[in-house]
Amino acid sequence: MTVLAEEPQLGIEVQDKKILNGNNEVVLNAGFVVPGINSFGHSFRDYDAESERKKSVEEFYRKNHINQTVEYVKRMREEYGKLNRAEMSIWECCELLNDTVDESDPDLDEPQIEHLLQTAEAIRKDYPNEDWLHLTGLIHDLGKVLLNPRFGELPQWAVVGDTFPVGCGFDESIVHYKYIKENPDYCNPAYNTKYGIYSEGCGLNNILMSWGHDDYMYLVAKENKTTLPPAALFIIRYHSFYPLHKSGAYKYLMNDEDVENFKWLQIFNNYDLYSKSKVRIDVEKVKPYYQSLIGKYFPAKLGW
Ligand SMILES: O[C@H]1[C@H](O)[C@@H](O)[C@H](O)[C@@H](O)[C@H]1O
Ligand SMILES: [Fe+2]
Ligand SMILES: [Fe+2]
Repeated sequence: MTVLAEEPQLGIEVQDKKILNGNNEVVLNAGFVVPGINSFGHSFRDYDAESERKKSVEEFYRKNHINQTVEYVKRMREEYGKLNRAEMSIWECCELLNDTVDESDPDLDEPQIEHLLQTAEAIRKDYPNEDWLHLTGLIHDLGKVLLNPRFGELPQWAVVGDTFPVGCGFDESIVHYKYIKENPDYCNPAYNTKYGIYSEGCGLNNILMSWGHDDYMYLVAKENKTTLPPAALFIIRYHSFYPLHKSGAYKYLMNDEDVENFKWLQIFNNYDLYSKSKVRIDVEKVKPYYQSLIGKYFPAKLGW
């Protein structure tokens, strides 16, 4: 039997309002049942579990951590912020991700379009009235299109995986932290103190994050003048920032607006992570609904 907690509530405490059902699974406020294991039989985000993906995921993070420097992030934001590589609709981009597989992910080896729909549909079930959140689920990983040959075929380490701030000290909660020590910024006194080039409460908007699909998709959505609410843009931009939303690191960089948006990010993350499974969604069946949301919140064609 599933026992539900009372009213869905927004707030940092949302994550804590969990309850066990008869199968010893965790049920979140909104009714979402958190599976105990991923489709490989391990707990989610277990980077040390012996599995076929363990070695390649670790190698992915080694490359990621060595290369994500302040200088690199500035260059990529500048270059990719031009959005002059393609003109296409949101749905066309979803289809481009059809055969993209994310090498950083220990929980999923399905094509990305499956993950987008699984996330969106799981949210839709529990938050039927928040259509903006459904669409956020659908588009949050579209930045992975950077892996596509049309976008210069960036290496996986420059596109996927968790993100973290650059320009200030690296937090030990970063996955495979040991490789961060090989990052040139690690020894740079301008960047390796608690605040580095930032200040307390300066707001995440003023922080440079390691470059990848989050920041890129944020730039795409913002520059193409989406009418999605600020919380949606915040989710897209920081959904891979696990050191913050899982470990509570770097909170001192947040301002009041970030704290508000963070509540939605925490809700979102449960669906992003725990909806990963082998259950396929019938794309053609749900397509008309998502097309209508895309039409509501985005122009027909976007610059990418
Ligand atoms: O491996 C995953 C994947 O790349 C996700 O898209 C990203 O958002 C996560 O943070 C990361 O750990
Ligand atoms: Fe992602
Ligand atoms: Fe995702």
